[in-house]
Amino acid sequence: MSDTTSHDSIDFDRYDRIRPIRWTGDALELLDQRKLPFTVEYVTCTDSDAVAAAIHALTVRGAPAIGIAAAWGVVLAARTVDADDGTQAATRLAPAMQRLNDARPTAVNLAWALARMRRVLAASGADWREVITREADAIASEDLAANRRMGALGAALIAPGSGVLTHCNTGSLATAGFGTALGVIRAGVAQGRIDKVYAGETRPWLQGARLTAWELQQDGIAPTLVADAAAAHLMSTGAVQWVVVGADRICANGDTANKIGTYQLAIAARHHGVKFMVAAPSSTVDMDTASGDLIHIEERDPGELFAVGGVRTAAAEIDAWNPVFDVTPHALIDAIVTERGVIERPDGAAMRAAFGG
Ligand SMILES: CSC[C@H]1O[C@H](OP(=O)(O)O)[C@H](O)[C@@H]1O
Repeated sequence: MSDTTSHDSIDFDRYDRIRPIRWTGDALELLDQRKLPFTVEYVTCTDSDAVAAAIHALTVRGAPAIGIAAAWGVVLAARTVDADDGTQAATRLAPAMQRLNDARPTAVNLAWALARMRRVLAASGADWREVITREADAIASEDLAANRRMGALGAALIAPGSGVLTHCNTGSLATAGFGTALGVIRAGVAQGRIDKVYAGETRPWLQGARLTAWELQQDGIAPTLVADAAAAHLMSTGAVQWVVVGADRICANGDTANKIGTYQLAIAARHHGVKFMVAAPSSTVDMDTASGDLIHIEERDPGELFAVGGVRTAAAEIDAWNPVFDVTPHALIDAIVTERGVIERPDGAAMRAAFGG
């Protein structure tokens, strides 16, 4: 795993104004991503079940972001239990933590964050409330640092003058800030490596058209929006040198779950000689899941396919199938970038060398 990075010429503060998750000390404020880009509005959660509902409803979304939100959900749940130490608290918090865990199945970051909160609870005494509050804050601050490092590592792979296509939203809205794949793109633009950014609309929830387009506009990086169906044709024109995407779960052999439509981008990219990069923090790596066929792919309400913005766009009285993730086999991935470094041509051996197991 290589680790050549250059943080120079990246003005992180310029690119880092959006915060989808705000802890007030008493409540968790979540930027309501169902309403972006036309309405910027925060939802206030004062208990853990409200956080679980917000994760399920995609009020807050994005693998790292839902882990961070769930960690603060545990802090809110702690308000409802009395316990002499962390072990007793963990037992009494278990039902609320299970409901947080069950909010969405595919992104490993949710379970990872809750497991981290359980670990510190088990090791804490009478100060367990302060301990879990510090841990939730650490999960968020470590994610921001990881994204900034990943941005530099990933951008270093991209030759100056490149065009890049991204999918879904993997920016500040999906993380503690700066983003994963969008962090690579922000860094690549800042360093003059990326001349053109294309964003796939990402049906049916339109994370690309609604969130990535809006988010990059805040940075003065206006992407060119493309229909999901136009991606392969775009690659055939030679306008794109890299496809850069995020991840929801990276398996022990490098197989990667990400937003539905990622797999076909990888197939088209390989056919057209376009490089394919996955950028994700190590909290997205799941060495306990051997391969992509074992990942639970979330299926959401088919109604998400029938309408856009509340306006029906599909014929009446038809069925729909709405899986919202798919799995890209590691053989189609040219590089996996985490904050620990770059894994080129990922496979089981490379993943074990980087992450153990
Ligand atoms: C850095 S976010 C990773 C991942 O999460 C998104 O899914 P969703 O919008 O359903 O939460 C998408 O798959 C991103 O690539």
